[in-house]
Amino acid sequence: MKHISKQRVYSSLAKIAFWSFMFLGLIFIFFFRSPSSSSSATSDPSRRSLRTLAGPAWEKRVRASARIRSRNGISVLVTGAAGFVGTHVSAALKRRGDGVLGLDNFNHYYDPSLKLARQALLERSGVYIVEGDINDEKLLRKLFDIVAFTHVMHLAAQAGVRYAMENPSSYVHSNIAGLVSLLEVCKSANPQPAIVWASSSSVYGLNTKVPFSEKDRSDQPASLYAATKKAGEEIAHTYNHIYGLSLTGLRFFTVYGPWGRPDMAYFFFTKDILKGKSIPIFEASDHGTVARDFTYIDDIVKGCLAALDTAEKSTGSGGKKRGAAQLRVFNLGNTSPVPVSDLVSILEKLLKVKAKRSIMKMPRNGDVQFTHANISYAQRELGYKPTTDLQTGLKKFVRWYLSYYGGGKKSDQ
Ligand SMILES: O=C(O)[C@H]1O[C@H](OP(=O)(O)OP(=O)(O)OC[C@H]2O[C@@H](n3ccc(=O)[nH]c3=O)[C@H](O)[C@@H]2O)[C@H](O)[C@@H](O)[C@@H]1O
Repeated sequence: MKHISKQRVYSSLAKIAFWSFMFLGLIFIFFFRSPSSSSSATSDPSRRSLRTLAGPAWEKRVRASARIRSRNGISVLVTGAAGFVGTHVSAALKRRGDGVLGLDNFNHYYDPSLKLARQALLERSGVYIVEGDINDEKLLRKLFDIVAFTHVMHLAAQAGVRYAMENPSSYVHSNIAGLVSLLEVCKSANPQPAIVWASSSSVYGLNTKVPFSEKDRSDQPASLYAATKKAGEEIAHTYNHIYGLSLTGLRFFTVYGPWGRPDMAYFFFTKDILKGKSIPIFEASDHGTVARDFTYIDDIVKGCLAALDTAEKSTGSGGKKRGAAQLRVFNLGNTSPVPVSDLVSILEKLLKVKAKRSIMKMPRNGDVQFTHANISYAQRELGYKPTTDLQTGLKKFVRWYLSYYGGGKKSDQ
């Protein structure tokens, strides 16, 4: 009896051990084979690089896209080229005859079909976008091996102020780790490129003195997004100081326009007004106005190109610094803040639809009450002079929106 029950115990134990192994094995396979499990907004760089590092035909394509076609032209690696600002800047550079190669990870932070449509647009003008992540140093080094880029326009980032509470690690991944990875490759490139990159008006955080000047403090960010952009500015300082990289940060002020970002208020307000859905309009405590220095994309593009054209050469090579290099930070805003409720009134007129307004207290999730740029430094150094007011810019946006989505029907993502 005793013998039999012992045997039974052994066989049950063996069964339990067997099934535990099977179970653990399945978990192991699931985690190691599934694509990026950390977040939907980040992509797996190694997986993409294997697909893109594809031999002589691919290298030829990279070279052709980056080839300079005008006298005194520059060759630019544009990161985030399938993004809103990236697409416009890439197209503008290509139009003047500069060499442009795009890089984008096509993440799913917002509808990737819009990114694919922007990619198709660039493709038609001769700009190739490599699908890859800025954290993939191997891929970046390969691109620098193929092309001696004179400049990098670094626009790849995790954008959006409020999403940082939902997915904080995507901000660290793209805006901090990604920036460091890119600068590591730039620092050891020979020659080193000059780098112009997107910072943000959000670095002014809780400041109350307006308009915001580059000389003002920027050490009280209201969101993790703002904190990662501020960290980027400090990281830029370090790479400039140690390795002689020429670095220019551009603090963009709420950029809007055709081919814009669906996560931004002007964009989803348009979509929801057309659908008859109510739109949340934030107000500050004591019914205080919330306002933004909305800046039209064409003005931003001019600022970006001027920053590239005035960027001095980096002074190091192969990871060594030979002398002091340029380090700049500019506000690129419109200098005329508009209350969010006025933005809605303009949209109502352009769309010929009355909005269902739902006024609500600004949630404490990263927003600031107002932004307002002092642009005198950019005016002096870059000749930057915005010329598009919100009414004019939104008219162009709405025209694009209606033609792209066909009256809002296609926007059901
Ligand atoms: O200037 C910048 O640096 C930043 O501009 C925008 O951030 P934000 O100004 O917050 O742009 P939106 O999210 O489009 O919001 C615009 C305005 O609408 C308001 N809003 C937003 C959402 C909403 O549901 N209701 C509402 O009233 C916001 O408070 C804000 O005043 C971008 O999303 C950031 O990526 C960028 O870095």
